[in-house]
Amino acid sequence: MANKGSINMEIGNDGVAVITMINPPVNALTLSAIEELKRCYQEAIDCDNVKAIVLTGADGRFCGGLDISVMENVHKHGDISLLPDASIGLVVNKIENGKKPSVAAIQGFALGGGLELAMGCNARISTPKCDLGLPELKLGVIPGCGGTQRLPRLVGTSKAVDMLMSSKTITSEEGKELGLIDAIVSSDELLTVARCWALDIVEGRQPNCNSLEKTDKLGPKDESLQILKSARQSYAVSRYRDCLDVIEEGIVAGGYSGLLKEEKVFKELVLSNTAKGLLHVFLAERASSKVPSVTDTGLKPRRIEKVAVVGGGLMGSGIATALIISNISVVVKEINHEYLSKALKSVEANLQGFVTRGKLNQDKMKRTLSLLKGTLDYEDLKDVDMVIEAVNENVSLKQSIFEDIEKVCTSECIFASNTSTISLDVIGKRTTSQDRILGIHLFSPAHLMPLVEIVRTENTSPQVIVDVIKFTKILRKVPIVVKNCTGFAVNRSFFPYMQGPDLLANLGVDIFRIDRVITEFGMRLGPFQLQDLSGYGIFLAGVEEFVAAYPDRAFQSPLVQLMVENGREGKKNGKGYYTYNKRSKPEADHSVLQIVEESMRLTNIAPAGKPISVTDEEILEMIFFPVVNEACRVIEEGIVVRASDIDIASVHGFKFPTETGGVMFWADTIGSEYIYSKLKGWYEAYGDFFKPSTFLEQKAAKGLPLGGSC
Ligand SMILES: C[C@H](O)CC(=O)SCCNC(=O)CCNC(=O)[C@H](O)C(C)(C)COP(=O)(O)OP(=O)(O)OC[C@H]1O[C@@H](n2cnc3c(N)ncnc32)[C@H](O)[C@@H]1OP(=O)(O)O
Repeated sequence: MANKGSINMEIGNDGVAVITMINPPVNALTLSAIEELKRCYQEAIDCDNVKAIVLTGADGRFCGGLDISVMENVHKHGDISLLPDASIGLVVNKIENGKKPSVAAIQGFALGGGLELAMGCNARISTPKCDLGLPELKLGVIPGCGGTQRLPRLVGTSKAVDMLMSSKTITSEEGKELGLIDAIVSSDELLTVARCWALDIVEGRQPNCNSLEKTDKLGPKDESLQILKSARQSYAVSRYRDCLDVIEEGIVAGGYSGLLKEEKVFKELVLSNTAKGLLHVFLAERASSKVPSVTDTGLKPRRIEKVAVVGGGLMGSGIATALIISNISVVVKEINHEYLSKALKSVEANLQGFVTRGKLNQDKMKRTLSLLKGTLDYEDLKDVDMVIEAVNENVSLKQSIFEDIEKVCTSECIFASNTSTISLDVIGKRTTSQDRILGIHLFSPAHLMPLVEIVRTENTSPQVIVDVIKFTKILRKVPIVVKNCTGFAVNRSFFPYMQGPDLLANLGVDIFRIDRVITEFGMRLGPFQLQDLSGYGIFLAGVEEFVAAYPDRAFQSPLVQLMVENGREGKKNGKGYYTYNKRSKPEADHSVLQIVEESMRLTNIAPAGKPISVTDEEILEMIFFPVVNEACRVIEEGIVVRASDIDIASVHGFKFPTETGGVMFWADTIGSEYIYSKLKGWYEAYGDFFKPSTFLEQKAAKGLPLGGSC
């Protein structure tokens, strides 16, 4: 056995060289691994004893693609020469045209560059249920090792476009049907079958297929071009269109020409701000479940298999749905038959929604629903591993629920509250189980929104935090671990987003222009349309709560109250800042401007009573810099573990555009000094709402970033 660092090569007596990628946990391709692969291939090609090659990965995984740190390094130095020459140098010159047949032996997953290596081989043998895909667009780039050319030639243009545009994986079983995988065998047989297959290619018993030269799956050129044309109509974002152009180049001018164009576009995209932002989000999502002195202490997560949800309203039924869909048994506790039946029906309706969207079939829905039970009796909670309380924000109600569950549940049971506002210490005050109490703050609709704030108190034990982090992963959600404070990390950081637009409206900035600027930036809805949709009651309750907690920087606007007094309730009654009609899109209702003017008269903050003059860029800054400012306070107070947790919070909790990398990463692309100087100016002109935080001031004084990197 020749040890090549992260690559091993073993030449067997049968004349097959088995080359193994070894780089735990996902066998990612570092620069040195790519160089070693080239060297091993060359050695195998030059060695007379070697007739064929098998390429595989260690520890039950094939390869997770190019090592992310390679792209990070390119971003750091702004230098694309730091990218490897893998597409032509490795896949074409060594694997595909190396004169000795190669067979990929795939286990676990083959993703991105990993699948691209496999597609360069002459055949692919896989174990069952492997994940295969090219998720590069999700990282802001296109495949850079021939994926745009070989995938259409192996599975057909239509399926390849679907896989590339969605970044979704397929299983090896689907791959076998499509022609991407040649055979599926058990993991015990994998290497034996792959070796035999490679020798069969040498002996002419299996075809020596070069995927770049294949044309049968592409079909007639016109059909392929038509598929690309229709796809272009669905994808406005430039990197998706670039990817389609690269596929087209291969169809029109041949696979090799496509490879050259792919390499050029890949290199351009790697350096784009979008790739930087999306890569940051990928890393921040993984960093957020690492909590110093908690997850690094060797504690093993305990399994949470059965959960009670107390309160089956909108949140409770959403939470119950999220749990059963992840195979966790749930018992929903309600106070009477009517509420209980409503709760169970609501879970069923949520599941039906998955069926309608093609994400679940009727059969699986039935099996999923069998994990759900309802009860009116606390006794039925006695064997659960965790209770999630999801009742109204009523302190004494929550306290008495915690008292009741402590009486029936085991001494190991975790007690969680879904509160978004009330201190966990207050909720658990009447129990003696402080170390088992924490917040699990999901966002509505809980079965769809990916973010979970895990709220720890001074007393929550590290074991319980480790258990719940693992639990959120089983739910396929992204956790951030936060400390107690009004609004926690997400709602607190975005509290200024509720207020800033109202403040601007009171300074005379057109509300529809504000909505346009914000949606053009990439938020799904403008702040005024968001108020209409979420309901003025929720908006006013939120403002009241934050004004009470952070009075020094709250801006009190009468605008929403005036809307209510004028008979407007937003989408609820079809009349808000916009008018809502079932058959058409919401339309700006300019008659609302009289109400805005009334609000302006009452607040009287516009200089000389005249609307201020601002550019679109200033509108964006006046709305989001206060968000950055509040997030700085959240970081300074240690509410989050690291600044990049705010990025995750902003992207998944508030739908801040993912391509920006999240609000702090975005802020660092602008610079702390600039943000500080703008806020200071507005603070002097318009008051405390804009007052720069100490954290921001100190970072700006030293010219330091606000810490959006992981
Ligand atoms: C030239 C090419 O076309 C360009 C490319 O190949 S770009 C890369 C394309 N590949 C990808 O996008 C795959 C990204 N990875 C994944 O989707 C998932 O990590 C996975 C499905 C491989 C494994 O998922 P899962 O088991 O849930 O583990 P997950 O927590 O995500 O990752 C485990 C660890 O591997 C790391 N990792 C995953 N993919 C990696 C990669 N491509 N490079 C480096 N590290 C990677 C993660 O950062 C994480 O590190 P940590 O333990 O320090 O937090």
